[in-house]
Amino acid sequence: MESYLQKVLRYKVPQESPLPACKKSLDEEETKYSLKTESITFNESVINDFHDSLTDSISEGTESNFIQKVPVLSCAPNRHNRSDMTQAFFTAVKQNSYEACKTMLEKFTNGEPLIDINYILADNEAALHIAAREGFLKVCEAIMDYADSPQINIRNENMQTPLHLSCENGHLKIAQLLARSGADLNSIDKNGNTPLHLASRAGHGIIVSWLLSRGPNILIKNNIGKTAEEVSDEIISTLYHKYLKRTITLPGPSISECLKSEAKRVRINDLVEEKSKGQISYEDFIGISQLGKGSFGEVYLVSKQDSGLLYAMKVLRKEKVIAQNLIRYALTERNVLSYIRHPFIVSLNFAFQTSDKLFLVLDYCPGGDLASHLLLEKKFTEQRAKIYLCEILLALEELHRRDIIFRDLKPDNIVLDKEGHALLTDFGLSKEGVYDNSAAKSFCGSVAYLAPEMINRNGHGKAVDWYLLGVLFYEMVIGVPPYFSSNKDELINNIQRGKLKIPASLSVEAKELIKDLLQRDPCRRLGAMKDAQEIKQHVFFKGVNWDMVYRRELKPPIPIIQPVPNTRISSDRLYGDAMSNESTRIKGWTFIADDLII
Ligand SMILES: Nc1ncnc2c1ncn2[C@@H]1O[C@H](COP(=O)(O)OP(=O)(O)OP(=O)(O)O)[C@@H](O)[C@H]1O
Repeated sequence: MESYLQKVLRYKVPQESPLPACKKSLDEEETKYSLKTESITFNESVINDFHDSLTDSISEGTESNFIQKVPVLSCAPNRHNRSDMTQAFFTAVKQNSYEACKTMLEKFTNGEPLIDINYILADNEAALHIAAREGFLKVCEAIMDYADSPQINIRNENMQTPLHLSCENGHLKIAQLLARSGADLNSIDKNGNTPLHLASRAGHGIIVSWLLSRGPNILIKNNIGKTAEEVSDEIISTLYHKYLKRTITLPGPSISECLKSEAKRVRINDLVEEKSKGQISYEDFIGISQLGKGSFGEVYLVSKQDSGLLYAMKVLRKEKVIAQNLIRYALTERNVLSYIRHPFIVSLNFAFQTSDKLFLVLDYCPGGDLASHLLLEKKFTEQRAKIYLCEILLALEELHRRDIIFRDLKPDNIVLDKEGHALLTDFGLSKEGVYDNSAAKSFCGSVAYLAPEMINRNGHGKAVDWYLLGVLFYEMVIGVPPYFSSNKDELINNIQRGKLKIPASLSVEAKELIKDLLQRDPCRRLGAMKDAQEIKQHVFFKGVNWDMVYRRELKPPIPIIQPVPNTRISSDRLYGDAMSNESTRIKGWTFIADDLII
């Protein structure tokens, strides 16, 4: 028989949930776009909607004259609409209009993004070049967060990448964002200059120091035979001396070796382009066992044929994803995971597809998910819960910094790596709008993990994640989620207006934190004003060294790792119809992480 706790953890909103119908479903939104097989054709209402959405978005910003400068979009039939959109997008980028950029980047029809993010404008630049050169951080973030497969190392006519331009023009935060997203620190432009050359020559000391801390190849010489240090003035030169003093000097490779390896690297980059066009496939992985099950498919333990390395492979059934109009959410998961590298967020290594399934190959976390640990152990000590809480708080902080709301925080979506550190997994289908889709209710997580504003449909922002962090903390230290009732209606009612019961045995600080995070009014909730910063300063976290947390220096209990079973999952079960079928192909899905291409 199912235990009390199992019930709590597995209590999903059933299809016939009495929650009121949403204002506008995803179905409505997406079917307004009529996509013909080759050319994109819009009807007048789409153009008006698009125009309206721009007006809406700019009304909040400061760019009040933006709309006059956006090219007027003509009506169907018109083969040029996608390029009109792209032109409009370039205008928004030049206007530094984050909202307008985000709005346009979010437009998809049948899995096709409307904006071609890697389009090179007549003056030989992509949008990311412009934003990186001009220092438009939010626009860069919009591109990284919402665009479909932006090429981070895209070249302009001078063979410069966006990182070259941000470094040359002194935009540290953009350079950091690009580096985190996989920008190549050692790429060379037409004149043989690396980003370090350009920052050094322009005298941007802070950028030079930061680049040096990332360990670039400082021996690369440009076309006139100078290293980055040699193009620096005296002040910048002292930064190199400091760096070299701190770095243990090993007998380094000769310069010609460096150049040889640079040439090899450039060839490898070509290979990346080649491979990312689709050379990773189901034939590369062997299924070992099932790790878990989600709403759209299963998660399997797999091994990569050539390296023998283990991964967790998440399988999404296209049929289900397409039927519920969720392609763009699946793409969001793939996109978010493809560029985020964070100690407490599961990394994506590969993505590929067969004709009926989508596959995400993630780092394997062998310690199991927190839901299973809670089932076995009932609850954790405050000290242990605090470690997980600190780590997940940093993961959420990173997502919020990128304007991503996780929304689906629950013990099932937190997995432990072999050292016992907690990582967020499952970015799919928990994005904006999904909860409003009546067809999507069944996968919206356990009812106990719904914030009051989600139930009331008042609209929700980042504060929703802080409420759910409170629910998680409560469950970790008390053993059941707050307001629990085995009756679904009562549970919903309790979340909205029940009295919060906290056992006296908890520390005063823990009780305070729970109350502050479970504040029903999102505006008064801890984190509402200064997001993660505010939570980190709560008395419960007094004495926590957040840099140590980030460096994974806290010591959670080491999980008992089960040996890899000696089993095989048949490829029929894993891959379904492996034949490639262009009609069901989802563009922009295939992915290979940069650090995995050799
Ligand atoms: N990287 C991983 N390593 C080990 N196990 C994992 C990993 N990712 C997921 N799992 C296991 O698979 C289960 C389901 O994963 P996940 O939540 O991503 O699926 P899902 O289809 O998105 O679920 P849902 O949308 O219903 O929440 C997790 O609860 C966990 O047990």
